[in-house]
Amino acid sequence: MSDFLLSARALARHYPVRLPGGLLGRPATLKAVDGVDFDLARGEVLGLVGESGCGKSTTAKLVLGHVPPSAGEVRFDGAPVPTDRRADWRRLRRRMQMIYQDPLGALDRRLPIVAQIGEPFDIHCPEMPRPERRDRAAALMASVGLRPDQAGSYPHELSGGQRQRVVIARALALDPELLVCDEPVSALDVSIQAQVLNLMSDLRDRTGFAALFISHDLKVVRQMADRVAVMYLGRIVEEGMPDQVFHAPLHPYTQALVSAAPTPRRRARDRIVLPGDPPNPVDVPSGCPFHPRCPAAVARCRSEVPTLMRDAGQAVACHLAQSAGGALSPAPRAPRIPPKAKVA
Ligand SMILES: Nc1ncnc2c1ncn2[C@@H]1O[C@H](COP(=O)(O)OP(=O)(O)OP(=O)(O)O)[C@@H](O)[C@H]1O
Repeated sequence: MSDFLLSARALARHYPVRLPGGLLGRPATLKAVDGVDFDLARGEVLGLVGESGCGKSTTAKLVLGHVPPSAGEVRFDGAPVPTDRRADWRRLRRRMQMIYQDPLGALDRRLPIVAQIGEPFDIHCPEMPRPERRDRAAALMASVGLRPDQAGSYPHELSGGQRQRVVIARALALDPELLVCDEPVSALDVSIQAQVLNLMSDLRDRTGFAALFISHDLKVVRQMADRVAVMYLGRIVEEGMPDQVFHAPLHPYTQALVSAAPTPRRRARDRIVLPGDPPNPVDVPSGCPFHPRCPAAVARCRSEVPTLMRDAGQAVACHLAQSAGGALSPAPRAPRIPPKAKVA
């Protein structure tokens, strides 16, 4: 058994694109993910935050083997994640499941929900007797708070929150060790978001799954994550416990991100407005990718790429934070964190 359930090392995904210019366009490379390292312990939830286009969903696809890396690798329980649909990929599918933002898109409109919740048993456990599959699907429905009389309902007959409960029940059918959740509540009303997040916390306490939890909403990540990684232009620029990252961010980008998230104590005039254009993954700046927008950049930031360095569990990729922190050391490994206590 490997130390970590999931590890990414120097993970990159580049796409060839064509920019306007010439008859067929000018060839260029879009660096969606560009050298990501992280580890996820069993039962741990790692929150991945960052603004739109920073590479969160591409990281999720790489973790699941939906797209092959351009460089680096993802390991699940010590073995590389296969990217072709061989038998070992199928075995892995039982152990890692995905929850997407759009439950309607993830469900089959023509099938009653109980059949969709029981589908993983049909695919992966064909030897299981039919009555047992039915009973297990009914138990899963109950575990996510769906009523027995809703078993025959079709996705369009349910609310958004109920549909996401169906998706969660189906994802948990085979008792996966890892859930990859890409904006799982961002399509829901705020009041329903809280219910679904509480449900996910309860289920996690009961079943002990680990999760890569992606959201642009810091509040949501704060509720779910044991550890938080902040992405900017395809890289992780800061990582630490939620209290560290949200209350004492070290990276100037995290400081701006946190300042923009409303809280009762944070005033609008405390918001840090970043100068410059939003980042472009086709044209990644030299040195620190954040330097053109960084209010504190110095000459070194323009020429030297900062590596992620760690101090007391908090890691940061910033020359300025590192020289101020002094004791920071290279950060190849994440700390082991016991599963989070139940959310009230
Ligand atoms: N198949 C693809 N071909 C070309 N570019 C792609 C492809 N998939 C993603 N990208 C680009 O890669 C970058 C990262 O995209 P990604 O979807 O990972 O970002 P994200 O952080 O999840 O954003 P959002 O929060 O808006 O979903 C974006 O600039 C996107 O346009």
